Amino acid sequence: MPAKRKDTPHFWAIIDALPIAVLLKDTAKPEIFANQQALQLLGLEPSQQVLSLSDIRHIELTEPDSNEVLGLVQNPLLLALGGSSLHQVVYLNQNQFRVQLESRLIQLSFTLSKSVLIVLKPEQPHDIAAARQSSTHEVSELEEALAFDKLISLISAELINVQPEDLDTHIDDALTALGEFCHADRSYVFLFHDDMTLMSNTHEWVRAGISSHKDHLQNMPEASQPYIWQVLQTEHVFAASDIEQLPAAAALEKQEFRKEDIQSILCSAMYSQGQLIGFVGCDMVARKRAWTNSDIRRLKLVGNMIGNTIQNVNYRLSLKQMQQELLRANRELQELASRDGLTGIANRRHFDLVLQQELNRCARLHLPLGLIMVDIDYFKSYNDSYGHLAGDDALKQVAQQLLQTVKRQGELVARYGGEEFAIIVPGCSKAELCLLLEKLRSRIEQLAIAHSKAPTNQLTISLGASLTEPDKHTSSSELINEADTALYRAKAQGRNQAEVILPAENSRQVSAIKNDN
Ligand SMILES: Nc1nc2c(ncn2[C@@H]2O[C@H](COP(=O)(O)OP(=O)(O)OP(=O)(O)O)[C@@H](O)[C@H]2O)c(=O)[nH]1
Repeated sequence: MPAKRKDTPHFWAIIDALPIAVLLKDTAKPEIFANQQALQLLGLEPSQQVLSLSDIRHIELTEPDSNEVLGLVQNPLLLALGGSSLHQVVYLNQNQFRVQLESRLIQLSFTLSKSVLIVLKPEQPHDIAAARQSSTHEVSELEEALAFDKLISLISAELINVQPEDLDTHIDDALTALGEFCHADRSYVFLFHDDMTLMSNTHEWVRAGISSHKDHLQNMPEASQPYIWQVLQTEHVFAASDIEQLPAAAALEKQEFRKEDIQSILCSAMYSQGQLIGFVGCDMVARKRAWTNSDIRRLKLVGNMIGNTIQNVNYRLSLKQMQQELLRANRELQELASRDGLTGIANRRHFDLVLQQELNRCARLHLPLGLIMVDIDYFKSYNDSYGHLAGDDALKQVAQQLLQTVKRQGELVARYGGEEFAIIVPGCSKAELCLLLEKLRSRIEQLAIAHSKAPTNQLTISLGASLTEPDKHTSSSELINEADTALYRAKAQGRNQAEVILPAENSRQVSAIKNDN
């Protein structure tokens, strides 16, 4: 049930059940309510009772005689939704129904706002001629101005939340409305480039049979049209009812206008955040035209609307860009905060987080969890013999070897502190853990980093591991303590070897993996 129907359910139920097709729009709200008859007539789903303007725009309507599809400007549904009084016969394309449209503004006694009610009447063929006659009556200038304003307000209502990808379509719609209502031959938008030295014709509407020059009007330097550029900046509107009457200073413009067969031209500056960003304009090609105040008013209206929309879209784009930059900076910061500065592998902070996560996960899934503590042997004397920088380099090499050996998903190698590393090995069996320990030990041995003060004459590591089947009571410090105890034993038993504490029926079983050398 659409939210707005909750306020006055009886009213909506009555409208819904009416035997005539009704579209109802609260002038203050964007949604349009369609009753069941209207949905059926428009070929829409019975459940789609709340329509948007876009839904309406996509309904194809044709002229009864010419069978021409009605464009945006002549679309009687849109005009009626804008509040224009209409009595018009059109065809609905999907089933060739003849539909008569009527709209009127009604004041509902139990709602706060004005609403537009549109009645759609399927027509009998013999009624069409009479209905058409009434619809072709000359529309007075006032009515036309009203219809234009309503159409523009409908378009601008859609523009408020326009997405960047829909901007071009909406500007094209506005130019179509402008061109048709001003009876112009062309309507267009020019935008200045960021540095204000060039301008380009970005959007254009041309009447059928009139030539387009958009492709040639790209990247035009200020010097090629200096007069119009200056007039727009100082007076905001450039109006020439006869281009031949333009002053000598407009010689370059006249040359360009003749090339495009322009007889009369009207342009209005567009602003975004108070900055001139371009202009919107109309050309007369077929005949000269004395521009009226209402032409200028319409042009300014469309120019303001497009300028505001471009501003909105630019705000949105820069907001999106800023959000993306913030997210990236955040990710980089997070990444930095979880890395060890010297070795580039995970740091203690990240290790603590991951160990707790893995502990919880393994307890939940009843998986074993292995934890290995690694300590470089005789590292103090290595530093003393070879210097602190060589010590740093050895630490980096060891870290890289550990990282390359421990590669399974979910496993983590971290620098625990000083010359000590910690490795989390979730879901591994006792045999797998023992194999990994030996692999790690031998990899460091194979690095063959000379260490004259060590009994083996090279840099080695000792490893202590714990293997647990954690439950929700197991703590990370328990695991670390067990692995540390195992490491202490490996050191005590001669170094360059590994020791594991395994789970065994309520007690711990100790197993040593000795270096055979
Ligand atoms: N170069 C360098 N040395 C470090 C770093 N962090 C810790 N160390 C050194 O690592 C050494 C660790 O020495 P000890 O804890 O005495 O252990 P050990 O000499 O390796 O002896 P065992 O562990 O018993 O084999 C100390 O000399 C620390 O200064 C580091 O970032 N860079």
